[in-house]
Amino acid sequence: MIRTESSASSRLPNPSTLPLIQLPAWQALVDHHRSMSARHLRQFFADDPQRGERLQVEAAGLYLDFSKNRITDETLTLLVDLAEHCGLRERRDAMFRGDPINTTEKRAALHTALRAPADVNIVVEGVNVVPQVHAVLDRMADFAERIRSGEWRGHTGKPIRNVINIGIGGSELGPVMAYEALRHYSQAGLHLGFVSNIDPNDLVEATRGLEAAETLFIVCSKSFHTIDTLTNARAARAWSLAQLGDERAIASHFVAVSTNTEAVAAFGIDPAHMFALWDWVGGRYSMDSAIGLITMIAVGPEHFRAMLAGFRAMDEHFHSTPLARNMPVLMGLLAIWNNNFLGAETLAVLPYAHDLKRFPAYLQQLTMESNGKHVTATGQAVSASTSPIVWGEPGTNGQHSFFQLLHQGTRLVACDFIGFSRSQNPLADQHDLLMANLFAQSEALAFGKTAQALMTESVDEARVAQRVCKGNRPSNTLLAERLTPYALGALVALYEHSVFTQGVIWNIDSFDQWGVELGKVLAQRIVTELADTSDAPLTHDSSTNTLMRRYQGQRKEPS
Ligand SMILES: O=P(O)(O)OC[C@H]1O[C@](O)(CO)[C@@H](O)[C@@H]1O
Repeated sequence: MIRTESSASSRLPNPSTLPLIQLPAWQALVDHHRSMSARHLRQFFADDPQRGERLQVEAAGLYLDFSKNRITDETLTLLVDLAEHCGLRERRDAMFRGDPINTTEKRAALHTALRAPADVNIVVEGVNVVPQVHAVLDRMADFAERIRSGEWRGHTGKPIRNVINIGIGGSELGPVMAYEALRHYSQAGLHLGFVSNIDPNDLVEATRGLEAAETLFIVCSKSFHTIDTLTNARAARAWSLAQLGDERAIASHFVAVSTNTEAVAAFGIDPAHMFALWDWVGGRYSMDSAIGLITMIAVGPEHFRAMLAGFRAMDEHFHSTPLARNMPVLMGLLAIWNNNFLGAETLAVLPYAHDLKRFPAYLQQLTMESNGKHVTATGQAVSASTSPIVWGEPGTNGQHSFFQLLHQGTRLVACDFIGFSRSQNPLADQHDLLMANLFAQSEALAFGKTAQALMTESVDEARVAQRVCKGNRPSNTLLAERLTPYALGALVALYEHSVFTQGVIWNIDSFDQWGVELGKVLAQRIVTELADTSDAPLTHDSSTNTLMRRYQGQRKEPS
């Protein structure tokens, strides 16, 4: 039996001043791992014929089968004990309450307020933020409908046919992922594009052949300081003006999403055309805020609200369900187990839904920007590895690319399979074929193929070694009925809370991202130096100096 929250060790004094790996709850897992690590998934299933029916949990329309992990009931009990020791329930409640859990930036991390029902009270610095959230949602809905219906006119009186989101990181990855995921629900007749990279090719290709008179840009930047986004926005402005020839055109072709009204106004966008968000929304947790404006334009306000309902259903499950039956908690704790105890350094995210093709990229930021940390929230070096490296591709494409390594490589890779029981676009038996591949891959990874089994199939003896698949590779399988807006919301919230759970165990601040600053500062300095055509000596290391000189030499037009 899986024990629940009131286990004996959870009543021990909180030893949080000890490094994680010295906690008795961690040590208990180390001992437990030693005692069971030689067992194979084949044996786990043979010993317990009901394992696949038992080790599952359902929430918000999602079904998680976690039976193909190398765990026993005791593993789960010990992991839940660890979560108790680390104060997961208290930290979770603090997040939902709006406490400043982003300690290094002294802010709340209140993405859950973005999908809270209108009658809920969530107070940040003395103000209930929920009415503000709903007021912005209503403005977004009004604007989205005006674009979709053609009521919003461009400077020359033409309706908008192209909407381009300019933003990067959390101001692009969520919207583009959701746009792709919900293509089935998108408005026909509107062309939606995304420009993120400071590489000029991105903007040039995204605008090639478009008419500025029919094009709306959404400049999406929480800070409105991000150089990539502002540079692209300026170039987009110049592109628009080159065709429209009138500064006044900007008003009907540019809107902004930001916390920074002053910078938006300084850029030349009327603050009346700005959609607000708040500093308590982290960039990578913002796809359900006004950052999702382009998503709402694509799928319409009703579907956007259905997506929020999916988020909310998973929030409620995470907030109220005992840890041992709590889907995001279990996912987070299994991730800790696979990473810190089994040594799986990477997580492959494998959606068997082509429309989720940007989901692995979205999860890369969510997971690695949140949990790629080397010190605890109080500044001590962490004692265990933090975020796994997240990567992935949709199945079946990935199967014909990197699955060889998953099955027979020397590294252990944890896998998350994601699939849906019904296709949005049924076509003969193609969906069955797709899902057959998902089930086959997770089965093959878990159980492999022994030399003995190969021999009974009269395989050439000389090739048996090459054909053996050892199996015992852990995976989760997530199933939902269909890839609807609701299911997408639930799925994203599931991963948000799983990432949170892992961050609590490691005692890191999952909501800051100081590591990305150093490169930004250096780039600012280098760009000035690249522009300097004098022969002033460069003062970087010899590698950087040589690369810069070579670049300066080659970028000159041949005379
Ligand atoms: O929305 P902004 O402020 O332009 O930031 C974009 C992205 O840049 C980052 O700050 C990292 O550089 C991300 O956290 C964020 O999502």
